[in-house]
Amino acid sequence: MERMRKMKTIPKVKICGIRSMNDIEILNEYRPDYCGFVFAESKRKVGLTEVKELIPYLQKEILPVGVFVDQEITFIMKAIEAGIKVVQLHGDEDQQFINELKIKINNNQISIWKVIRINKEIASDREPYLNINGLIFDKYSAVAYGGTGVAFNWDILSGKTFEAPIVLAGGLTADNLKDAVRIVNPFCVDVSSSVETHGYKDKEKVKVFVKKLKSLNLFNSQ
Ligand SMILES: O=C(O)c1ccccc1NCC(=O)[C@H](O)[C@H](O)COP(=O)(O)O
Repeated sequence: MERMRKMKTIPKVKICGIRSMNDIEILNEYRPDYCGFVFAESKRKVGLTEVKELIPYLQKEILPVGVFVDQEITFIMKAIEAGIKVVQLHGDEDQQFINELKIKINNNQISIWKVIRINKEIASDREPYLNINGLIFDKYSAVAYGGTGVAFNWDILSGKTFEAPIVLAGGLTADNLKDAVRIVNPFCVDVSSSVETHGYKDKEKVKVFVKKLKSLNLFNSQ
């Protein structure tokens, strides 16, 4: 039983900040598990019309994730109509908002992921979220809600369990991936900045990141 608890598996992977047909082609070739569309204010922001056009070209095994920051439920519902399967709440949405969203969605095929943005530590008095399917840990920044390319101290998550599977985000790279996975043991890793060149997704970097993840040997310290 003790051994089972310590067993680590290769996490799923989400590539975030997809905005063009070229990006979709890269993902279709290297097959991450999730494709992130940022609907929030960002240099990577996309609109409903673009996403509606892009999703039909995405391989069916790659699930479209919508990234929202404190946006209206009516807008999120339109994104779901456009094909979004995972709602990633990356702002200051509270439990009441999550509950209302869950009722409105009324579909267990649609997942809800909620972010916790880490400044230094996790608040010791935090209330666990209800009605979520994933808990994203990302680095806090005073200037942006996400996609900063900066990592936090993963040790604060080491050995901890939470109310939902962990999605690890923030400054992940092909080089630090193995350490991150060994320490946090997440259900999914989420990357954006390190697989870009000059602000656009880079085919070679996506390839290296996904291949590195899929070939991780978590029982070997090398
Ligand atoms: O990516 C953005 O531009 C963004 C903007 C506003 C809110 C959230 C955003 N991204 C959320 C993500 O899921 C990113 O993949 C995550 O923050 C990791 O990004 P990075 O540190 O650049 O790998």
